[in-house]
Amino acid sequence: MSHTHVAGAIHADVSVSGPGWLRRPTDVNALVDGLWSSGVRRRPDGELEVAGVPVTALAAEVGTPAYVFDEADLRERARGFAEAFAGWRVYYAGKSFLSKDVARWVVEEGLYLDVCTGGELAVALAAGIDPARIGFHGNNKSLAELQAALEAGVGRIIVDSFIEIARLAELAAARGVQAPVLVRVTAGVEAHTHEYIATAHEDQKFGFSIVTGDAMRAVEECLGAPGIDLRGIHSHIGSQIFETAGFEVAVRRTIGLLAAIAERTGQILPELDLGGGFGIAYTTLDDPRPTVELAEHLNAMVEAECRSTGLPRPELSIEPGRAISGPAALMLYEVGTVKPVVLAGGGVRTYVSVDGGMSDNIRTALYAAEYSATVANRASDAAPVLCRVVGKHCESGDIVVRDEFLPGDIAPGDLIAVPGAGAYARSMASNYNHVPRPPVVAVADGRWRTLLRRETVDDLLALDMG
Ligand SMILES: Cc1ncc(COP(=O)(O)O)c(C=O)c1O
Ligand SMILES: N[C@@H](CCCC[NH3+])C(=O)O
Repeated sequence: MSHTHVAGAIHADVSVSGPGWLRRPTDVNALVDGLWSSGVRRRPDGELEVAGVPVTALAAEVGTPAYVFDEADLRERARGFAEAFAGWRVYYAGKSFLSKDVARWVVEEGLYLDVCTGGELAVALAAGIDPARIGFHGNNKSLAELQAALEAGVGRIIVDSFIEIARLAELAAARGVQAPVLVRVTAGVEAHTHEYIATAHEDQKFGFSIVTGDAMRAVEECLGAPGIDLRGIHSHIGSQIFETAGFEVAVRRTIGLLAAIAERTGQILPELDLGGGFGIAYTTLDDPRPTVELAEHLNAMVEAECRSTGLPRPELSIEPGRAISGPAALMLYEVGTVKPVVLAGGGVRTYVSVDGGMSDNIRTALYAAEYSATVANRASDAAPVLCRVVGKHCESGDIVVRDEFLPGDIAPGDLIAVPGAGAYARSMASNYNHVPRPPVVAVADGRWRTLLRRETVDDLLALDMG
C-alpha cells in the first residue's frame, strides 16, 4: 500500500529488530489520533466506548464479531466532503459499505450515491434515494442491470465498453428515452497504491484509453446514438491514494480530452467526474490529507487546466467511498486463543486468534493491507508484546492485523477493536468455511441499533437445496 512515514505518538521507537518488529509502542492503551472515529474514547475504567456505548455492552447484546459504525462520524465526513467540495457533486461510493440507512445518511448530508451493481442499485432504491442522485458504474453491467437503471431513471450511467454503449443506446431507444451518460476513460496514471486497486494505468479492464484513441471513439459513438445523452467523461485512478500527483495527471489528461473533443466534434461536454480514491489512516504510517486541502488542490488543478485549454470550468464530481465510511467503523472481535510462537531468528510472535477473520475482512489477505488494533475491554499495565491478530479460518494467510503491539497479559475473553473497518470489510465479506457474516450496528448518542443483522447458520443452510 502507499505509505507516507510519520512518526506517530505510539509507534515511534524502532528499537526492536526481527521479522515484523518495526514499531514499538510506548503506551498500548493510548488511542492514536486519526485512526478512530470521533466518538471512540477510552473510559476511566479502561474500556472503549463508541458514542457513549461501552464495547462490552455492545458485545453482550449483539455478540462478536461485529462492525460498529459511529453514525455522527460518518455523517461528519460526508458533510465535510459536501462542504469542502461546494459546487461539486459528491457521490458516496456505496461499494465501500452500503445499507439503506447509510444511503439515507449520506444523501441527508448533501451527497449523491455511486452504485456499481443491480444489487447496490436495489438497496439505494429501497432506501428511497432519488434515482436522479444515483450514478451507475460497472464494466460489465448486464442487460437486466441496464434495464433497471433506465427503468428507475438513474441520474448518470457511466459506460465502460463499446459493447455497452451499443446495448444501452438500443435499450434506451426502445424505451423512447435518452440515457444520461458519462464515458469512463483511463488517464494512463500509475497511482501509487496496490496493483489490484489501481485503475487508471493502461493494462487493466476499466475504461477507454485516452492515448489509443478509444476514449475519443467512445465519445463519438455516444454522440451519434439517439438513445444517449452524453454529459461528459469520468476518470478514477485507484483507491487508498495519498499523493495528489496522480490526480494532477488525471485532471490534465481528462481536460485535455475535453478540449480535443470540443475541437473534433464542436461539442463542449459539460461534465467531468474525477472518481474517488482518497486514502485514510489505517496505521500511524498513513498520513492522509484533510478534505479541505484536497478540495483546494483539485479546484486549483481544474482552474489551471481550464485556463490553459481555454475551456469553461466543467460541472465537477467526485466519488469518495473509503474516506467517508472507512474511519467511521471499528470491528469488534473476541479473543479465543493466545499462542506465543518462537521465531527462527529469535524472539517471539504472539498469535492472538479472534472469532472472525478473512471472511469479515479480506483486505489483509488480499492486498497485504495494514491495520491497527487495541484491547478494547480494559486498559493494561502489562509490557507490550508483538502480536499477530489472526482469524479462525482454515488458512494461514487468514490475518486480521499483521503486526501490532498488545499488552502481554492479553487473554481469551478480551475484546479487540480494529479501527478503519467501515470500508471494504463488510462489503467484501464472504461465508468462507460457512461462517455467517457478522452484524453491522450503528451507535449514536449513547444508543445503538442494527443496520444489518447477523447471518445465522440457518441462513446458510437455507441456501443448500440438498
Ligand atoms: C469508479 C469508482 N469510483 C469510486 C470508487 C471509490 O473509491 P474509494 O473508496 O477509494 O474512494 C471506486 C473504487 O475504487 C471506483 O472504482
Ligand atoms: N476493495 C478495495 C478498493 C477497490 C475499490 C473499488 N474500485 C479495497 O479494499 O481497498
